[in-house]
Amino acid sequence: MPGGVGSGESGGVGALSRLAFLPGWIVIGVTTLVFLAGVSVPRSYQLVPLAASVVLFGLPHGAIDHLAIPRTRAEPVTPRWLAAVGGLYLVVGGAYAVVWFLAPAVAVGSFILLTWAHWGQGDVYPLVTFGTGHPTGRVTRLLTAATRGALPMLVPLVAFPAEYELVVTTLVELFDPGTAVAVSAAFTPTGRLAVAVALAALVVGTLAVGFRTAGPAGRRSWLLDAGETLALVAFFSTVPPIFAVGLYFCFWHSIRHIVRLLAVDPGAAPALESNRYISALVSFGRDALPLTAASVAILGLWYLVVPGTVAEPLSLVGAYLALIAVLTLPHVVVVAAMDREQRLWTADPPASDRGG
Ligand SMILES: CC1=C(/C=C/C(C)=C/C=C/C(C)=C/C=O)C(C)(C)CCC1
Ligand SMILES: [Fe+2]
Repeated sequence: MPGGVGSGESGGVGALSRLAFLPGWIVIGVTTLVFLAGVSVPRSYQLVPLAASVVLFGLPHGAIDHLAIPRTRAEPVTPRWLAAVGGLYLVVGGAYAVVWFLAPAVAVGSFILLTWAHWGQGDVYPLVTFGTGHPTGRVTRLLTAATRGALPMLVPLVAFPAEYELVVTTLVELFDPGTAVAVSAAFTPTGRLAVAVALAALVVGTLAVGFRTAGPAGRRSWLLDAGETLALVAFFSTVPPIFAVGLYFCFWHSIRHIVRLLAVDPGAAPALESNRYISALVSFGRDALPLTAASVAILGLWYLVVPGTVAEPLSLVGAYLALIAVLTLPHVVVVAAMDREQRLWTADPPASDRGG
């Protein structure tokens, strides 16, 4: 079962786990503490992680989608695969790009839902495979995905409504200049309270179901999930959202996905097994370079066609986010295919692969 969930890359699992988890834990932990200590960062600096994501893990994490499925299936990367993934991006991404121009409010709303689904989806495989097997079972995994994706998309709405609304209106106005964007009920105190209560219920419900399915033998791995969940709640409640989402995108979501692919990369996996992290990352960088460069070229064209004025830092980053949205829809299809191939939603890892 090449690359199956919990297929257990023997000695490499420790290196994979370290690389998948440690950067995110450190960045999220340190930043939370710094903001808890009362530090404030001007908005232009808060935009830096999102801007850096053009080259730092963020955009590149999707730039290896053309290799992802064949590698996961332990097949050679053929021109047919390249054409299939290229066609997918063209058709699905192209259709979503049209939505941005025709119905920006719908595009922005669906972007938030898409990110919720994708960032949630993206957290389950690393937890199961680079963690210690938890969450087990389809229902717990689906709940975990729903919770993990909800944290970056909903906690900021409750904690920083003005910043959240600013980003949402900036995105809509970039594609619908001159129209005053209607303020959504979600930003009112009642709306936020409703979101907070629903989110708290989802978090507590997911952790409770996880605790039950983990059983006494799975307590430690449940603790990993619970600890990460609470750390992310703390992070998104204390760190201003533009900054928090940018850091999360680069150092949490993207790194976990990159490590998932390194594990099935015939060039990088042996390097990781002998703890040669730099060599594995260089291998990723080489693979991601051509399509990252192509995406940067597309970003240049995108800036020319976005109807609104793209001038100051927030609108520059906003227009980039809209392109990210367009690229994310086909990317989700690729990751869903990987999930299917690695039987994430249908099978539990064999007990022997669950580690501690
Ligand atoms: C910046 C920002 C937002 C949205 C960010 C989104 C939706 C990012 C999506 C990135 C993706 C999909 C990356 C690919 O994996 C919010 C939460 C609206 C408000 C606060 C600041
Ligand atoms: Fe992703």
